[in-house]
Amino acid sequence: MNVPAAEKALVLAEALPYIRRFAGKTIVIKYGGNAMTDDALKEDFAKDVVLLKLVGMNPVVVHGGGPQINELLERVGKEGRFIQGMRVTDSETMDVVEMVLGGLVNKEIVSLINKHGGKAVGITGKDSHFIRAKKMYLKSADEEPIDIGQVGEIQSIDPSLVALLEQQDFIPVVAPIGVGPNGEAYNINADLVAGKLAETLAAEKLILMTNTPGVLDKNGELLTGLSAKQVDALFDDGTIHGGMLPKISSALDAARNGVNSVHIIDGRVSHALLLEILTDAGVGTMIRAH
Ligand SMILES: Nc1ncnc2c1ncn2[C@@H]1O[C@H](COP(=O)(O)OP(=O)(O)O)[C@@H](O)[C@H]1O
Ligand SMILES: CC(=O)N[C@@H](CCC(=O)OP(=O)(O)O)C(=O)O
Repeated sequence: MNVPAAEKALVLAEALPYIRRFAGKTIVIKYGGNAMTDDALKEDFAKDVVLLKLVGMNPVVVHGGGPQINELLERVGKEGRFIQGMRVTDSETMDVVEMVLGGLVNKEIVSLINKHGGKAVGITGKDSHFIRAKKMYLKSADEEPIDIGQVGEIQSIDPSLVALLEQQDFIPVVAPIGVGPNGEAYNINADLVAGKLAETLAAEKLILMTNTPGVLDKNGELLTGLSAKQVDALFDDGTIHGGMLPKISSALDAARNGVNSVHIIDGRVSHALLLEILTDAGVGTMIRAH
């Protein structure tokens, strides 16, 4: 890309007020499995996270890995099944989920951040039992409970481990696995972990990176801002469905519970994080409580 020097300088200068405003603040970034498909984009993501840390912010990464779980399930001859955006998780699937989220995906992100000069530490909710969960039931249209196996609903998050890492300038990279009362593992949707963690840490920002330009209306047009009331209407007429359901619920909860700004952005855009945090350019959809 050939950008004239003067233009480059303007963009850099534009970052200053944002760096001042967000220095010392926690920014929770959900890195969705669908945004993780391209190697060059993954490198850009890792560089952006390191840059945010170096200019004084506290990025906390929560990652997904839905497509990566599907890939391994396929290799062992199982098909991934979702109800209301949640994976039906029998015990064999749970083993694959732990391998992919707690192992492969988590360590790949940790390695990439460290390669670019950050100090990333990978953790799951099993570490110091910091994400406690219980079995989640979905509800059918006539309010009957639907059993989807080892899927967890977050009961509590202990912020002390992540806070300790932040204070020591480590970058926490969190896999969305919770732990039950008997030490059993639960598969938790990564958007829900990111939202709850942002609330618990009283984060300044929650950024959900996915594979669409943001929330789209019925005609496929980007909605740049959404209030709770507008979200309800989009739920009711089916415009929001599948993986966008837990994403929006989590975004709304975070906005209602003290997280200053909540955004759903396109992780397929190179350096989307820097654009969202350090420039005037509005990217994606901002979710507002009112
Ligand atoms: N109104 C909507 N606007 C944008 N995406 C939507 C909408 N409703 C459903 N979706 C779906 O939600 C998907 C994003 O959720 P998901 O697949 O869980 O991604 P991620 O892995 O990033 O969490 C989009 O790719 C799209 O298929
Ligand atoms: C219960 C449930 O659905 N868990 C998700 C956890 C990973 C995730 O959320 O990944 P994405 O952010 O890439 O969708 C799953 O098993 O796919």
